[in-house]
Amino acid sequence: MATESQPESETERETGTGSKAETTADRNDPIITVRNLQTAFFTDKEVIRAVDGVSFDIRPSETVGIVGESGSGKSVTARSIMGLVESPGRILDGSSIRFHHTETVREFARRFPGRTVDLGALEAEHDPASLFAHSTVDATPEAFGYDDASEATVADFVATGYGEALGLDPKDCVFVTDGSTDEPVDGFVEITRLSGDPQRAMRGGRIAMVFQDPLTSLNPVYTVGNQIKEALRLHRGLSGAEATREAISLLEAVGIPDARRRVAEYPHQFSGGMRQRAVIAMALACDPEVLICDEPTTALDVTIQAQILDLLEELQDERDLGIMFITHDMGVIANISHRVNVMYAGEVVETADVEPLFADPKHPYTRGLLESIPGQQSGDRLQTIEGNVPTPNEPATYCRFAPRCPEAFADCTEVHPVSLPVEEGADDHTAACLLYPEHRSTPEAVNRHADREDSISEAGASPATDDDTTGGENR
Ligand SMILES: Nc1ncnc2c1ncn2[C@@H]1O[C@H](COP(=O)(O)OP(=O)(O)OP(=O)(O)O)[C@@H](O)[C@H]1O
Ligand code: NI
Repeated sequence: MATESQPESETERETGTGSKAETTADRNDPIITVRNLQTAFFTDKEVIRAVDGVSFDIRPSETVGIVGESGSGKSVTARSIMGLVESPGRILDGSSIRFHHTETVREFARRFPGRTVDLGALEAEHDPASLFAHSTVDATPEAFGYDDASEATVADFVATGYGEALGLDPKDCVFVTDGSTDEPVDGFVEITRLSGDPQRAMRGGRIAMVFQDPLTSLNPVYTVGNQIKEALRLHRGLSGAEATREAISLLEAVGIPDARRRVAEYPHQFSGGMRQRAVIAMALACDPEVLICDEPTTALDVTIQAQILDLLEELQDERDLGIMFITHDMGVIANISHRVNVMYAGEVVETADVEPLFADPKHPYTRGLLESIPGQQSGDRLQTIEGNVPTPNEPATYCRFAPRCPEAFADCTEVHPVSLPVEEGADDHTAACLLYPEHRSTPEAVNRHADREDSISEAGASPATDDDTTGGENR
């Protein structure tokens, strides 16, 4: 889905090259595009497909909410973007997380030329549509989110680990520029393929993360100020009095009163809410483009929670931050998000802007989540969806929500629903449910899902290739 946001489309490439518009990136262009992300844990017992084919965008100044019950894959999605997936987990080939920040692409191309690929040169040499037939390529156009092979780009193959088909050493294909390193415009950094120095520069430097428990980010034996100064030294090269001044001004920016004194205090001298503010200050120390928040307010009481949400909004306005905000709380999602992805058992089952999602939720799972918000339902009793999120330990050949779904019918256990617009023209509102698109009769809709799913599963995501842990290693 969402092929319109592929930045290397013909038209954008044309406007990008040769024009000086290169640094004034359109506000509406995504800074991160996640495509067909698959992150699996290969345990002795089973393969857990914690994230199973997830696609979405994050734009500057936009907050993308990720909501779903416990175990739906929210945190693993965040960790995949941060490069924090640890063994026995790994991101599978065919996945792509692209970082489209022009300055970063330019800098990485300069610092790591051996791992930079010249997209312009490759495009002149290869016809992307024909690459699907290459023996080392285990993908279909549908797995890339396209209807037709002609929509694929050379960059898609490079980014998802099929660089060999283009005669590249697969390990080298990390940063893609569209011309000489002096003026990369439509390039990107492929986050799923980072390791070593460039990974460290990205993590905490360009993309920062705030966790639920501030104490996981704070070291008890150093003062809060020293920890912020360490981040300033690492990522911005500041030291001494200059770093101290900046640390104080960051503490002020996150609303910590008497920052001059508190900069010399230890984490245990801060309250829970103040600690989380300090962690946010630390995350901002490296001046990131994107902030990933994994339930940052869940452990805080409601008043403090509201203050932290306000703070995040304020910081976003000041800094054009792209924010990905994870929570299982629909009330928080309504409060903070511009766009929402609803996750269930490793998949995004519904995505929409926040207003249509709450005004007109389509997926039965989303409706269930909304009915479980206190004060949202007519009766006194709080509805919860009965049962638990299943562990996604086999490829989805059916709807994983069907066993708990009040609207399930026979086909739901036979056909795997793919994300489709909920109605004609509603490209911004999709659901992975056999009841949609709404304007079709149910049998017609079921057929559309089955057709799409057939062509996708011809691609590499079969159990045989996934179980082969020795092949397709990403790092
Ligand atoms: N290190 C790991 N090893 C094996 N399985 C894991 C690992 N980490 C996560 N998983 C599995 O991946 C799935 C998704 O987990 P994840 O932590 O992303 O859920 P979540 O949506 O963040 O839930 P919560 O709301 O509880 O934080 C779960 O089935 C979980 O058991
Ligand atoms: Ni989580």
